[in-house]
Amino acid sequence: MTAPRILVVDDEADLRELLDITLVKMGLDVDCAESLTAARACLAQSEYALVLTDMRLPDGMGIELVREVAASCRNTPIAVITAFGSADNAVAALKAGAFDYLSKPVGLDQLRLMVQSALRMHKTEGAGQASSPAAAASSRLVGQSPVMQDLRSQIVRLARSMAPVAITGESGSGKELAARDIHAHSARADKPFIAVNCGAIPEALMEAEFFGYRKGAFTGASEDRDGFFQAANGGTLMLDEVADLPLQMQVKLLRAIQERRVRKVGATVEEPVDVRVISATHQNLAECVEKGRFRQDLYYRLNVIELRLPPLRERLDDIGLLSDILLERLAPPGSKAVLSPEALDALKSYAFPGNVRELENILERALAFANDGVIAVADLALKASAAPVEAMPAPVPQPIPEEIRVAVPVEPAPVERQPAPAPVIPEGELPQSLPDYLDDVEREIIRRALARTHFNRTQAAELLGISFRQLRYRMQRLDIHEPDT
Ligand SMILES: Nc1ncnc2c1ncn2[C@@H]1O[C@H](COP(=O)(O)OP(=O)(O)OP(=O)(O)O)[C@@H](O)[C@H]1O
Repeated sequence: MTAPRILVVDDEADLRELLDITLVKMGLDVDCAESLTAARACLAQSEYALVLTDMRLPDGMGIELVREVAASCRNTPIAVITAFGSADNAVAALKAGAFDYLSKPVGLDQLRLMVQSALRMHKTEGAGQASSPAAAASSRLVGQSPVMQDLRSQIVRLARSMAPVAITGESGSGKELAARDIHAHSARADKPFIAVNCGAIPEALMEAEFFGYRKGAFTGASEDRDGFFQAANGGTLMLDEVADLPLQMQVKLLRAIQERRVRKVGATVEEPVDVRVISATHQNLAECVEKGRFRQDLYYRLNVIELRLPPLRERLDDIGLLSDILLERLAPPGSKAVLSPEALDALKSYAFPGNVRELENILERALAFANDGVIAVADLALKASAAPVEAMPAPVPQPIPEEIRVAVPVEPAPVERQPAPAPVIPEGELPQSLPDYLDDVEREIIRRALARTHFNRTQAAELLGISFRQLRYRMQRLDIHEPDT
């Protein structure tokens, strides 16, 4: 078997030599070129498993080569070497189709990790597994509407690079599913996919959770522990609800993404990590930047490729197929459930503020009421107030009502048989434990929102201006369960 061949394009003889020696030691065949012209001549002669090019070359910019290789040698990943601190160049190269980048001074660990990823990708592509129509068809994202078909092809295309992807879309529209698909179609598929809900981690624990910690770093750190970055090494890290990251953590995250190194809390040395970052949010991140809640540099770094998940009301034709597949999944083993034609029509004129997750919830509940496995309109129990699709504006996260912010108890929550005592503290007094007090307040407010929505968690989350997943996490933490009916 012949060794994979790599093309190194650099006009600096020293760096060329260092790269050459390192790659040969990895068992690879290496060709070197010192200019764009020489590189083009090599590319015309041989097929490469990876092209690694410097940005500045005597007869032009490396990014020209990126465009050419991305357009004509689809099976050849190309990575660029950028000058120290030129994050703009790295982002521009990724946007132009580069698979990855390295910044100077080139760290040999990082070089090796990057080359290994490229070789994995080249192998998958060579076997025709990645970009075929069959790959797009194997997506978990159900839907035959043109917008979904386009989304699936986009996912297959962008799975080929290391470029950070920012997924936007309303809550429940399938952002996590899309991120899992990107991972599954990439050369990283056999490595971990780690999804982190940034809004659900207490601020004080964030650094330890993301980067890990050394034994003795703080009280309770009884042994060394890896963080999300180490856990996702070689694979993909999904930063869900990224807009919820506190500013201080945004700085550390930016550094980790740029340097591809992390330092455990309490450690003196950094360790290299090879992680593809996918971020997601239902908020408008550009607006968060304008308001000073999100760092512009991190936004720029995460937003290299944008993927928008359409809300369900923009693809109502998918509802029939989606419902069939969801009902198949939800129906008890051995039984079958279908929608009556009227029920299908009713769903098609519903606005789905909670998107596919809401459709899942509606169908799950409807199944319990359906006669002989046929779901009628009444079984769907669609919100009476739901406006017809045309009249429904995009859902805007609602501000937390004043009564909730100050936590003044009003009526007892009807879902509770024995409502918990409302946490009120007389003027001038203090709680014995602030965390316990705040937990009580939070528990009470969540119960109230759940009571108001008859335990529809999607709607309760909307009422409280948080995402479904944040609500689910808080319910678990505070031990709130659906009461037996
Ligand atoms: N196109 C789809 N096909 C099949 N199932 C889908 C689709 N989109 C979403 N779902 C399902 O809907 C639910 C919500 O999806 P997911 O968690 O990916 O949404 P999200 O946009 O990440 O939500 P959030 O913003 O609240 O975190 C999941 O159970 C998922 O399997």
